[in-house]
Amino acid sequence: MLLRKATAALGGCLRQQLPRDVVVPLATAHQHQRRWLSNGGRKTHPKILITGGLGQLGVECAKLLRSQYGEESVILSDIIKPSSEIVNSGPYIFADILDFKGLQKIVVDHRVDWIIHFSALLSAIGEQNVPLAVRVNIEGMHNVLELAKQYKMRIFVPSTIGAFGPDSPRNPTPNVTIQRPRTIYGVSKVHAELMGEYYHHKFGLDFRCLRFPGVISSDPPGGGTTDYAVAVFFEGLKTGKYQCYLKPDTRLPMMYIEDCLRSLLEFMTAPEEKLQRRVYNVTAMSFTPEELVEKLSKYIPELHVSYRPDSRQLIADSWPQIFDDSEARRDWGWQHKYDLDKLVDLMVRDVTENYIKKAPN
Ligand SMILES: NC(=O)C1=CN([C@@H]2O[C@H](COP(=O)(O)OP(=O)(O)OC[C@H]3O[C@@H](n4cnc5c(N)ncnc54)[C@H](O)[C@@H]3O)[C@@H](O)[C@H]2O)C=CC1
Ligand SMILES: CC(=O)[C@H](N)C(=O)O
Repeated sequence: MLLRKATAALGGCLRQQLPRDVVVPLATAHQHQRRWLSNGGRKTHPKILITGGLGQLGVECAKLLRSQYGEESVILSDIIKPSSEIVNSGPYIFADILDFKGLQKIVVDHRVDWIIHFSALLSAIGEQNVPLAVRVNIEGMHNVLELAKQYKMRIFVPSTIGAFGPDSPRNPTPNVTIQRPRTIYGVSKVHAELMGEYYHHKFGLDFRCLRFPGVISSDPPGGGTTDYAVAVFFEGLKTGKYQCYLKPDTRLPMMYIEDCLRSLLEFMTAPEEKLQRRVYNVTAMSFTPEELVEKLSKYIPELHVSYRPDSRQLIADSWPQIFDDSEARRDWGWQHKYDLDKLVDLMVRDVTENYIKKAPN
């Protein structure tokens, strides 16, 4: 079905291709970006491509966007072989972020309006393979940015608390401050923020970027420094034990996935005139491993957590403790819904019902 649609669209769309170095006047870019809002009086939806879509954020993001815009409007993509559940839940396509032509074909064939660019190597895994992180996080970003410029798409790129470093104020960390991160992940995200802002000012690109804290959900995280806050639920509920790789008093900003994805959607649909800037901090709460364990112990009284800090401790020690997202709250009305109590309650129920009870004995 997708293939048929793509083939039919191909002939017409190729004619719209612009030369790579074309400078798009601001007014034209905005007109084009708004075209999905009305189509001869009929309301239509943006066609959305999610890159790196089979990670912790992508699958849930597709669910949320499909609930808003319809199943066929959201194309999940990644380099991973999808499960049958993914394939049955809506369009899925192979897309390597390093393959510019391949991405270009997808954008053209499917008449993509928005790119949600999730492909990345996260903080801990990035340190284990710096050359690959440079390619995926920096070259990959260049590819989507250039495509977004050429085809006048709205583009969302997540940044992170990891875009700050030991020279940044940590408590609180404001929206604009010193950013000298010490991981390749952080360096690549600062680069993405600056490139996106530059393309916005120079070419009128509708670049939107939120700096997320650690995101907590029952989908497995991809190798970050904040992953303990997911792993402790799985290990704690399964075995009653967990060995934490951060010290008990390591405070980091965090957010439940529903808040994270709602912030993304609200930000993507916020009117341009409300946006004072293109990169905003967003968060919901901050806690330490021992504070999380104390809450979790109410559900698992026998829970035993030991602490054995590893190289991730150094990363966490350079990141914000309290994230100041007052500018997002002021400019486009960001409000979180989930605090630590609600988050723990939801995670315990979700992991118990959907993983522990369903696991083969
Ligand atoms: N999960 C979190 O706590 C946070 C995530 N973010 C950002 O959100 C985005 C999504 O994060 P997660 O879903 O947690 O990451 P993840 O690590 O779970 O997923 C990343 C996906 O990128 C894909 N990928 C890797 N190389 C690729 C390539 N060459 N072409 C296409 N795809 C490729 C991987 O297969 C993977 O499915 C990332 O950019 C991350 O930096 C930001 C802050 C917090
Ligand atoms: C906060 C992030 O960006 C991510 N979860 C990581 O720990 O690398």
